[in-house]
Amino acid sequence: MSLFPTARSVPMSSSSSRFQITCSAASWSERNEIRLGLPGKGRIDGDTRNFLNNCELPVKQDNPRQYVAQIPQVHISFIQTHSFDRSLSSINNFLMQLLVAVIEVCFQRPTDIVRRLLSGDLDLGIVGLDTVCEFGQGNEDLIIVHDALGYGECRSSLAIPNCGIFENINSLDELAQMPQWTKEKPLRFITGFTYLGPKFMKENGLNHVSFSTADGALEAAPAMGIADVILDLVSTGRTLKENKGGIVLRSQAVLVASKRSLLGRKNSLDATREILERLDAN
Ligand SMILES: Nc1ncnc2c1ncn2[C@@H]1O[C@H](COP(=O)(O)OP(=O)(O)OP(=O)(O)O)[C@@H](O)[C@H]1O
Ligand SMILES: O=P(O)(O)OC[C@H]1O[C@H](OP(=O)(O)OP(=O)(O)O)[C@H](O)[C@@H]1O
Repeated sequence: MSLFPTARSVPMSSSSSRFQITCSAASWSERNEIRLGLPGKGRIDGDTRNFLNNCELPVKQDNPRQYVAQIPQVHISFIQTHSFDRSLSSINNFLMQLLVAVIEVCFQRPTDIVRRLLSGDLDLGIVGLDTVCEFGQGNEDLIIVHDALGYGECRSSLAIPNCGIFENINSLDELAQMPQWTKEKPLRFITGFTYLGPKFMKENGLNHVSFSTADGALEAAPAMGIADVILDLVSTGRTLKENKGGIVLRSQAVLVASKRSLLGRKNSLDATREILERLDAN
């Protein structure tokens, strides 16, 4: 009898290719493994793997194209009390109930990690704080359990041009007080932060503002006549030098958890505790 009853492999085939997917019990309450979402590719993917290696939590991935892997170093033993089977002897029942939860890694885009923590399909995740704040939108089910993993540092900054009517504008207050902005002719603002951006503007007294968004290359928008100011991520500052508008949020990689999972599943809490101990030891 396997003490790892959580995963099963389903072979799939098509006329041109064969591939395998690994499926786990679907619903939140049925699965025993702890699911940790990690960025699959992008800016913090490599640093996240290096970080976990340094903390003696290496990700075991048989094939770099696999979206599901494991952290074999962490095993959480727990007793499952709800599956007592009357047809089995007491020793078999005991073995069935003494399960080992493994940490299953799911490689996802950072935005999807936040979404899946909220839907209950992930228990833990590592992403930038900016992504948690933007896509979590203050949802209380997201708990930052480690707020400074020490990499992925950046800030979301408001960039105001240094020329034209903005030449002498040196702060957000001065931007807000410019007489040019009216209901009919608002300040045009472009950002990928469609939740945090408008909130920040409103909180800082910028009432006559219109928003647009783009998936990248926001810096091009003023030159194209699409926007007056930009709210974007800055790390080295090479791309956006004009940060006169101030910093909306300082960010770095964080470990975030689903509160529902921590409160509802003891093995989730135990796994989080063990991961935190290893992070703090390094
Ligand atoms: N200069 C930077 N620009 C953007 N993100 C940065 C920068 N420095 C650090 N980061 C961090 O990296 C995260 C972006 O990571 P990643 O590139 O994987 O996400 P993504 O935007 O979904 O990817 P993609 O580029 O495929 O859309 C940001 O949320 C932030 O926390
Ligand atoms: O301060 P820096 O080191 O210059 O980094 C900041 C730039 O990096 C990010 O863009 P990214 O390279 O992800 O491309 P994008 O503009 O297409 O999003 C961000 O959107 C800024 O444009």
